[in-house]
Amino acid sequence: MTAKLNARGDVAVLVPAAGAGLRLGPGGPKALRLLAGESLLVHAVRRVAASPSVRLIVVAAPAAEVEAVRSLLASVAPVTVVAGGAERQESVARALAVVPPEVGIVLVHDAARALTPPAVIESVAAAVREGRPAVIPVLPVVDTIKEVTPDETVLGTVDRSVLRSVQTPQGFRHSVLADAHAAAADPLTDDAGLVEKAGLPVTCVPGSELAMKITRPLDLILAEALLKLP
Ligand SMILES: Nc1ccn([C@@H]2O[C@H](COP(=O)(O)OP(=O)(O)OP(=O)(O)O)[C@@H](O)[C@H]2O)c(=O)n1
Ligand SMILES: C[C@](O)(CO)[C@H](O)COP(=O)(O)O
Repeated sequence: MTAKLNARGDVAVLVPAAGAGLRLGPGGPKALRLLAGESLLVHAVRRVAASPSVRLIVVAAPAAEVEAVRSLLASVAPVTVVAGGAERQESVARALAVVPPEVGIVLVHDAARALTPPAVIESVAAAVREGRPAVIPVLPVVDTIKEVTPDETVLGTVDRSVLRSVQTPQGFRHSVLADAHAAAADPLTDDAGLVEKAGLPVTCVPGSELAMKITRPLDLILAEALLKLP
């Protein structure tokens, strides 16, 4: 299968959306859960499609929901839908496999970060276009961070000034992401981690509080409130 191409843009965006959403609680696959009457996936894809750099979008859907997701997104944007895998990394790899080689920049963006503004997508893409092999949006860490033992005894306080909280979309030169996935041994929680293992530099750009990952029930309530912001 080859992904659908739009005339504009030079960026492919992969949207892993095949997770169960266990931390959100019962209610079906998280990407299909509703936020203000529309699924998280629709919110996410609409914002991706509004980004001028985007040429094609590939969604990795829960395997049992591929046709349903195609129908759901048909009126939102031209999207290619593939079946996701058991781990996020596998879902990303399956989506990456249908991106044509001539598309030079690939972004990986969680459906769960449904309210990410197009401006963040554009700034990540721009940094890759300027020559960075891998780019991630980040925020400073706001809590004091402790290192602990398995029995929850504190070993010490970590210097948070050198820590960053990492969001998506994460952007890559196509070949960098493809090589990193081809070399992947163990599943990691993000794609930049695979590039780090390959010894390539990963560059941080400012993220956005709107790009929060909807993970737990409170996050859905916060996201509903964020949607009402002027
Ligand atoms: N096998 C998987 C697991 C996750 N994801 C996607 O990766 C993104 C980030 O994952 P997370 O927020 O952790 O989602 P879930 O895995 O669904 O959450 P949980 O761990 O609570 O089950 C989500 O858009 C999710 O749908 C995926 O495509 N395939
Ligand atoms: C990719 C990610 O959203 C960056 O913060 C995050 O690593 C996904 O992790 P999860 O444990 O699968 O939610």
